[in-house]
Formats: sequence, C-alpha cells, structure tokens
Amino acid sequence: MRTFLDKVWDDHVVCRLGDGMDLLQVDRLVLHELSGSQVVTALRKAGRVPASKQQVFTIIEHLISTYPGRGPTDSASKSGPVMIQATRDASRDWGLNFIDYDDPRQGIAHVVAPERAIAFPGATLVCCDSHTSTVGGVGALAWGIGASEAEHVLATQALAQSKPKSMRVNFNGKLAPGVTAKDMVLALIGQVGAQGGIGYAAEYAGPAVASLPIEGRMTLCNMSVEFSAKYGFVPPDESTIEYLHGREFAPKGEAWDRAAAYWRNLRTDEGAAFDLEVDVDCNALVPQVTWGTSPQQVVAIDARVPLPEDTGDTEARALAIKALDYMQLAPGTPLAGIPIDVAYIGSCTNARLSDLRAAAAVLKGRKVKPGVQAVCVPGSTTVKRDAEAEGLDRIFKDAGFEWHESGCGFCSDIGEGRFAGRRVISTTNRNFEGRQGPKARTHLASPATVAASAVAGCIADARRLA
Ligand SMILES: CC(C)[C@H](C(=O)O)[C@@H](O)C(=O)O
Ligand code: SF4
Repeated sequence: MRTFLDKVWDDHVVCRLGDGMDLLQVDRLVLHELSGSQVVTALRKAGRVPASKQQVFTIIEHLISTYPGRGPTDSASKSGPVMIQATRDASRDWGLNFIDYDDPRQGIAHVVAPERAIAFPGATLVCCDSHTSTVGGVGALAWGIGASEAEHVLATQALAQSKPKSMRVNFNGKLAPGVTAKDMVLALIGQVGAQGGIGYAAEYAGPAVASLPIEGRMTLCNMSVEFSAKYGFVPPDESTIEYLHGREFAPKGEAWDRAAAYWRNLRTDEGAAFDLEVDVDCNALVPQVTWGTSPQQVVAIDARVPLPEDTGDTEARALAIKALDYMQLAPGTPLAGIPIDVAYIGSCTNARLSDLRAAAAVLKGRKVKPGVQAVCVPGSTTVKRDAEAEGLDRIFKDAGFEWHESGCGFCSDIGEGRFAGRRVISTTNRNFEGRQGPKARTHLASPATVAASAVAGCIADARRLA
C-alpha cells in the first residue's frame, strides 16, 4: 500500500544515491525573472546549455510593473530591468518556452502553470520559489528549490533529493457558506504552528477537500510552506482531470486517455500509512484573519486579538509581544472593527477567477470606504481577461478599486514601498514584518473578507455586511 507521494516519487527515481538521497527526474522547470535570471546567467557563464528545453518554462511576473500601460522592462526594483532582460534574452537564445510580460498567457508562475497544464498530476515540477507547491492543487509533486539546484536541473533535468516524511491533513466535515480554502489553511496553520510541517510533504484529504474546486485546492497547497512543509498536494480526482482537459500543454487524443488512466492510479491506497495525521474540523470553521507577523498568529474573525499569555509556550508569548508591538495592536481588541488603510486582492494565493468573483459578489453595488486604498492585481492575464469578459473589472472599478495588469505586484514589496507604514488587509500568504513595505502591517484573509473590509473601512465579516 502506497501513498500518492510514494507512487510519484518511485516513478521518478533515476537512481538511488545512498544516504537517503535519490536522483529524481524532473518533468518541469519553471523560472521567473527574480530568481530565474541568476540561474540562466550562471548556466551561460559556465558555457552550458539546457538539457531539455521543452521542459523549461520561463515567465516574466515578479519584478515587472503591474501598472496599466507597462513597458517591457518597467519595474519598481532597481535591478528589475536587467533581470527581466537577462531572462528574456536567455529564453529566446535557447528557445525555452517563454512567456513574456505582454504574452496573453502571462501571469504569476504558480497561477499560469496549472492554467496552461504546464503542471499536471504526478509531474515533478520545481521552481526557485517557495510557493511552488501551489500547483499541488492539480496533483503535481512540486517544490521550491534554490538557484544552484535550479542550475543543475536546467543542465540535467534531474535533481538529487531526500524523500520527505509524509503527513496527511484530513479536513473533515463541510464548509459553511462564506468560508473558503483560505480560511481552511489559515486555521490549519493556527493549529499546527508555522513550523509544524518541517520535513514533511503534506497531502490534503477529507470531504472538505474533495468538494473544493481546483482553484481552492491551489490556495490550500499555496500556503504549505507557511507551516514549513515544502511540498503540499491534493492527489488527482475526477475534478482534476476535468479541469485539465483541453488546456494548452495537456496531452491530446490517445495520449490524454493514457495520461488520465495513469493519474487515476496515483491516489493514495486505502490503508497506506502516513508518518503524521492531522485533523481539522471544517463544520465549525468561520473566516480567519491574522493579527500578528506570522501566519500562525491567526484567529476567527469574530474573536479578539489574544493576550500573549494565551498564545502558548514562552517562545510563542515572546513572539506575540513582538508582533503586537509591530502591528500596533492591544491584546483583547476585537478583530472585526480594526481600521484599515489598504485592501489588497492579488498573489498566487488568492487572485484566480473564483477569488475575484467572491470579492466582486461583496463589492457589487457598494463603495470602498473613503480613505481606504483598494488594489486588485489579477493572478494572471488570463484571469484578468476572463474577469473583464464577465464584467468583474467594472464592479471593482465602480467600487473604487485600482485594476492592474498581472504579476506579483504588491504581494511582496519589491522596492516601491507603496503600503509603507499602513495597515493592509490582504489575500496574500505572508504577513512578516515589512513584507508589503517598510512598517506595513499585513492581515491575511480571504478575498471575501478583504472586499468586505475595503467597504467597511475596517476588518469586517463579509457574512455580516450591512
Ligand atoms: C522571490 C521568491 C524567491 C520568493 C519566494 O521564494 O517565495 C517570493 O515569491 C516570495 O513570495 O517571497
Ligand atoms: S505572488 Fe507573492 S507569494 Fe506568490 S510568488 Fe509572487 S511574491 Fe511570491
């Protein structure tokens, strides 16, 4: 009896290297212009060429400006133009699958990869980015790697890895209306802690995952690294297969039938053992919002900012005191009602079409509170186009949101410092000190919660909006 991880791992072992290390065949290497530019530059300097260019995808998404009318090297980062151009030049010279800033397929790599079926069930996919496991949402075994590892993959299409321990997270029960994948994963991180997944690959299972649309599964897998699990995935089921059918890089004709049959066999066998099992009760789950500077510092939206002494051991308390100081929050303050300055909808976590729809459902016929800056950066150009086709952009703009081109944008401040010193409610995945700009104070939440907060001018529960 084997788990999904066992099956995919075994199918990719080229040889056993000893000491627990295996040489794995890598199906997809995805690179973006921040970390990827170093990789292509290093390989060029070494006088080498990619081993398998049809398996390498480069995408301009990280440093490129998201402002409407952007040019080919526009970036708020000083080194942005050079890194963008280096990635572009190498991709063109080598003939890699390259998605430039003005390509209709452009977008955040982790959003584009499943959208184009660059990621698919049972594929090994690596990228120099910690949120690479996002595409575990379509059943890929995907993880973030460092630049020197990526150079190795580019040169050989293989990578030495030690197999992680296995962890299964059972999301039991059924989500109530208005409660989303973001709330599930924030609750999980609150439960196991930001270090709870060290050394593990997380398989997400249970009825609440089975009924999650594929886009929600990506939100779930996206935040695996926020509890220190490098890998996170939902093994493929019929929804996965249906989602991928007909997409650009999906197999076609007979090859599709063969692939789908293989994917159906990748599911974890009944009775297969995991090193760790975690249960999360979804019946009782309500929207979650972070109050601190770690994603584990999270509570239900109807709760209060905790007292440090209620947060756990001595270390957790010390972290809470530091976080409260940075966030300028007093313990005991109700979360709902804390005034915000900025509402941000974007990132590889929560800027797919279903996220924009959820936010638009809240914003329709409403206005952003005067004084609040509200920004929407669609996860990909495809998402942007689809949203525009169904009139979501009008709803966002009429409400008072800025409507941007796709990219990482203001998820991690890359130099513009636009949200500096302000309190941000954000659909992103990290709330670390300075993450969204110097002294910016980020609260992580779902798209519906962010939209409701934009309207109310303070942290607000979308289910209770007047
Ligand atoms: C730039 C990249 C290496 C980084 C990551 O690894 O995650 C970024 O995407 C982030 O979210 O902080
Ligand atoms: S959107 Fe944010 S979290 Fe995702 S890859 Fe870009 S910077 Fe990283």
